[in-house]
Amino acid sequence: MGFSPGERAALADAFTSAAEAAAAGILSVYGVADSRPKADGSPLTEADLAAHDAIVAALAQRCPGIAVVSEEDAAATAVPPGAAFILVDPLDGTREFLSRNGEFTVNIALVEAGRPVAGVVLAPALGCAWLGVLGAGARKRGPGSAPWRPISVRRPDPAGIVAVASRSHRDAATDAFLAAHGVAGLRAVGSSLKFCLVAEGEADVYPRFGPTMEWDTAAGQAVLEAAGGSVLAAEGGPFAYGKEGWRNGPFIAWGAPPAA
Ligand SMILES: Nc1ncnc2c1ncn2[C@@H]1O[C@H](COP(=O)(O)O)[C@@H](OP(=O)(O)O)[C@H]1O
Ligand SMILES: [Mg+2]
Repeated sequence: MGFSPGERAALADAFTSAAEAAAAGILSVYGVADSRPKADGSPLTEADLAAHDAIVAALAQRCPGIAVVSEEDAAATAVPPGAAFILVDPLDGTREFLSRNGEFTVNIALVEAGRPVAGVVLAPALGCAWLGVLGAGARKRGPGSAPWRPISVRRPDPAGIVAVASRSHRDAATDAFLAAHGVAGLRAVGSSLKFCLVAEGEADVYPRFGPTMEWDTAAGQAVLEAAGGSVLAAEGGPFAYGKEGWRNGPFIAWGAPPAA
């Protein structure tokens, strides 16, 4: 049995608090001049693990009894068959973190029956957060002190759609998709921020043919679908979660369908 809409919303609030705790630790390392990977105990690894620890501790307090699958310990976590679980990427956008362009995120999502139904994406360096609860809409906070406000996908401009794609992991299949869909503009962006840009109506589509893991996409998908968009497997059909090894196939994340 799934959670009620009210329970999902309460969990999303708990995810926001957990992500904020992680962000504080990440930013304390991000601000250090030599936060570059090193062979032994790199600051990046410390940021990842500190964020993971902060999230797991916060979730244990606020949402006990729900299995937590995090990038940092996915192999060690068992989810009871059919049970809802929480998917966590404590620091998505490793390369962007290293290059210090701000395009990295903390991601926490609730998965029920193979679908992300609530999620939070928080971008520590940008000072923004996005939250989505399926059936209850999506909202954004920030940058700075800008309060939570509703967001939704936009209708594409008939003159051509705007796409977002990975900054660090582009491939030929993505380029072929862009060429085939009359893309009028393309923005290269790191991490799950791409889902958020589509969700808030800054772009129309995010095609992804290269590899991702379930924790890279679950929270972004929850935000996007709560904002009126959809994520489909590239070959068609739903984009399912809880797969063996947590590895995703290719997908297309859409905003609103084009006007008929
Ligand atoms: N070869 C590969 N196998 C699995 N996942 C990959 C991958 N190359 C990139 N990714 C995933 O893509 C994410 C980055 O997305 P993007 O390219 O959109 O910024 C990475 O998240 P992390 O940065 O958390 O490792 C990583 O999980
Ligand atoms: Mg990731």
